[in-house]
Amino acid sequence: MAAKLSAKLCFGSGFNTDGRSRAIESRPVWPGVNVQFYHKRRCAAAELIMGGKQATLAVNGNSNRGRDTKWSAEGENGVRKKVRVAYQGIPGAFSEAAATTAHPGCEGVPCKGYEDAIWAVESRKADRAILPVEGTLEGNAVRNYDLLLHHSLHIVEEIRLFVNYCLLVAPGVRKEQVRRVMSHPMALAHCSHGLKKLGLDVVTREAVDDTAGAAEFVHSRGLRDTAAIASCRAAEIYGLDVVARGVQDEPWNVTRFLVLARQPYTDEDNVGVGAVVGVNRAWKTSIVIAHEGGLEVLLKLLSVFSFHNISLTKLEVNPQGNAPLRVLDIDAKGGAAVRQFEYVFYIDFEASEADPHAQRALEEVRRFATFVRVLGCYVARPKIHTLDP
Ligand SMILES: O=C(O)C(=O)Cc1ccccc1
Repeated sequence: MAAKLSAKLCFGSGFNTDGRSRAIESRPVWPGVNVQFYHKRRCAAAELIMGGKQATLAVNGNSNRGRDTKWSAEGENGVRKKVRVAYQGIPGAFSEAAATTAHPGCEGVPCKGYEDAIWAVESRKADRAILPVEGTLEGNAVRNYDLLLHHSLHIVEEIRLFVNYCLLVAPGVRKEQVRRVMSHPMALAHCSHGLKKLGLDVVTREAVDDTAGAAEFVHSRGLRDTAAIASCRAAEIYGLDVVARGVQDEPWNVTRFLVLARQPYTDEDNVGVGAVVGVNRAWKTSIVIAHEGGLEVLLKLLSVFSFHNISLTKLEVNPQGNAPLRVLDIDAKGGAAVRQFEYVFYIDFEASEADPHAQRALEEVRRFATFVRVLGCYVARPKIHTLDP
């Protein structure tokens, strides 16, 4: 890189009226290149401005570390308030159901997108965010794990939900009248054969932000040629008829959601969500690893975890294709540095980060992988929750 470097890395403690973060800290990053970083909306992603072009960077390191010592669910006088859980969508969305399953009685904070839900937590409008991350059915892969990399929230809980899709129409409409089906892209992908079985394979499919949003759209416009794929609860909320239940391609359709918070849970919080002291298998740790070298690192990873007798419950290799992942490593030895990776590995293993075997395994991984970040350590919850009676 030819340009000169005087980089600024800024952690904003608030926003200016134009929505940009105020810089409260700046430090040099990369001698020889003129780079400027600032934190946008107080998240861990920074913008790299080089030659007039901007790129978002994932950040290794947690800008919130040590700051947020109190649960924001705790009010001014120490009185516990309702936990506010941000989710993508509107009431009736599956993510809302996952939020209330994880935190019964919580206050749902509806958000336009997944990243908005994360921002809601970062800007303290919510205490937790909930994101769907993987499902038993194929379809549009949920790339929410990538979002975790661009922010510094911690995974504090997981929750599994049996997702039963229903076909909803305006009152009195018959399925033969349906010319268009609307839903979240994942729901549309999960119901392709289901729609065929209902004789609706030739209708137009339209993807919208969330399943409940599709139901609300049909309701608010009084559409008589459009159906929504959503939950039965969405039918109740938006006054729609359920013309078919269980329209997913396979009867077994489970989605795993992650609950995110600004700080890791305390022991007390973990006991509250079912931690059993001394039982290692009851814990899970999610990490992300990237290496400049590429796929050969996979074998090394597998042998490290196998040597320490730690089971993996998820291993996702995510080739970054033409757009390598750029990571601003603020914890790098010798000062923050920008790195590029062609492969990113998402791993969940069955042990607590605090377990000595896990610590040794992580130490070994850190020796050969260029980038390792622990996304969270939380109580494993294999239970599958159902919504419909
Ligand atoms: O759109 C929704 O209702 C969501 O919460 C996202 C989603 C969609 C399909 C399955 C699980 C979550």
